[in-house]
Amino acid sequence: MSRTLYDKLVDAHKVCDLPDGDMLIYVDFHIMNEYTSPQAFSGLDTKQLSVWRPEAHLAVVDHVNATRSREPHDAASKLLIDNLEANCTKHGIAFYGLGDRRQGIEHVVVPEQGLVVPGMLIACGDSHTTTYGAYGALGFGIGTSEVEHVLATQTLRYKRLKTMLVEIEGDLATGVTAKDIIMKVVQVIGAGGANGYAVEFAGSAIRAQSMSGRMTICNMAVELGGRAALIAADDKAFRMAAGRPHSEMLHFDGEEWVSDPGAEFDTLVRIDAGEIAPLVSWGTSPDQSVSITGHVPHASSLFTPKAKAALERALDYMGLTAGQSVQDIPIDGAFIGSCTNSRIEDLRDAALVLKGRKVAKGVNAIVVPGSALTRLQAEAEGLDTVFIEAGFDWRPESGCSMCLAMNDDIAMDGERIASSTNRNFEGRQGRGARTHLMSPAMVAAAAVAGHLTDVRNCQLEAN
Ligand SMILES: CC(C)[C@H](C(=O)O)[C@@H](O)C(=O)O
Ligand code: SF4
Repeated sequence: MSRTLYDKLVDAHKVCDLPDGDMLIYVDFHIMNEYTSPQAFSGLDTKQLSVWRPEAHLAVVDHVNATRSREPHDAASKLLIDNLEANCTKHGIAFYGLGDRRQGIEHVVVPEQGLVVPGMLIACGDSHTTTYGAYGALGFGIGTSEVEHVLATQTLRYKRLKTMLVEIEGDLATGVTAKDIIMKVVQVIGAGGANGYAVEFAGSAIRAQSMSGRMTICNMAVELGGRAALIAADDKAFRMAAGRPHSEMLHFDGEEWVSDPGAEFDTLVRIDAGEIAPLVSWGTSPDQSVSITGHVPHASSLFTPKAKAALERALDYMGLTAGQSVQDIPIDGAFIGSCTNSRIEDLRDAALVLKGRKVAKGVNAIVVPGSALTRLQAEAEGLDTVFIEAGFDWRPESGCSMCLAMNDDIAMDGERIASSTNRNFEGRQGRGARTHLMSPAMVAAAAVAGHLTDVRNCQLEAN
């Protein structure tokens, strides 16, 4: 019988059915950060349990650490970091702490180290674990009690999801990136539109994407509400996984990690790649986005009172007026970073826009490479010089930084940030801070212009 890639991955990891209809699945690899793991380790201690397979876990410091310097900026973050290290030492788990060349944002570090390969099942106490779907691997976020369960048993209780196929056919227009693809999908399906689904992305526009672009797409697919995102594993995926420090994981390549021809999905969505423009979010939900040539919407364009009220609340929080041109929106800050867009390809894209240009007066621009190794690669290519000469703050350390207000990079009340991140909820980058999501090249263009702007104008000028 034809099976979807999702079903193949679930079947391959199923240990047994449970009496209540759920199943037990085997977790090939589990990642932890300093923020969502402490209670799990305390739970093990209380129950006097040990870690069943220490070599199948990795802990990375990324959420609370400062990126201006290696020193933790306050006692609370130092405690979380030190606790994680102590727990890992006690249980024999690999730990990439501050100052380690392998440290960085977990979802950048794992592919970089070859710890994800097609066919794997990876769990992590972080929702953006869907990133690994780019490799034809099943990655998903888990809660703290599940972290404890994986540590103790290497398994999880699991309920099979419904399947959704998102097909994106055709060629992307110049200046349109993977970030615009996924922002378009979120706009079309809606935040929460894929609740209860595993979403597979297919079509010529997806096949044409680099692995970095595919990771951006699968990373932000969680904003659809989907608990899994997948892309068929092709040569690009296997080549990307090979030749890295942990590529011995590649023994998972026995199966074709693709959906069989004729496999049936519960839902099908089709999007024409040619119709996607560079997008920016205007509101406080990732699906509240519009083409950079567009306007902030009017409540009259909506049908239900609930939707109208949500739009008005978002406009109020964002300090915007219905109908205004998005290119007229001035910014106070620009942030390039996060597990969505801080890989070397993202930095190269932004640097292309910034070369020979200067950040507008009054704009505080920051770039935080996704990992220490990404930073070293960027410095070897001279990208740091391009960013610094343009007026960006080039951070010497790596982490989540201004993606969320959990460390010392916090946007001020009312500050408006052009951001290469994935979430724009109220208060995400700081209390009262206003986030506009977009691609890294679009952030660079906005930093130079001092307002949201169409990156294609910069690209034309450069040619
Ligand atoms: C802190 C963590 C639990 C959270 C997540 O799960 O995604 C964070 O990484 C985020 O992006 O909001
Ligand atoms: S970079 Fe942002 S989205 Fe990614 S794990 Fe960190 S906080 Fe979450």
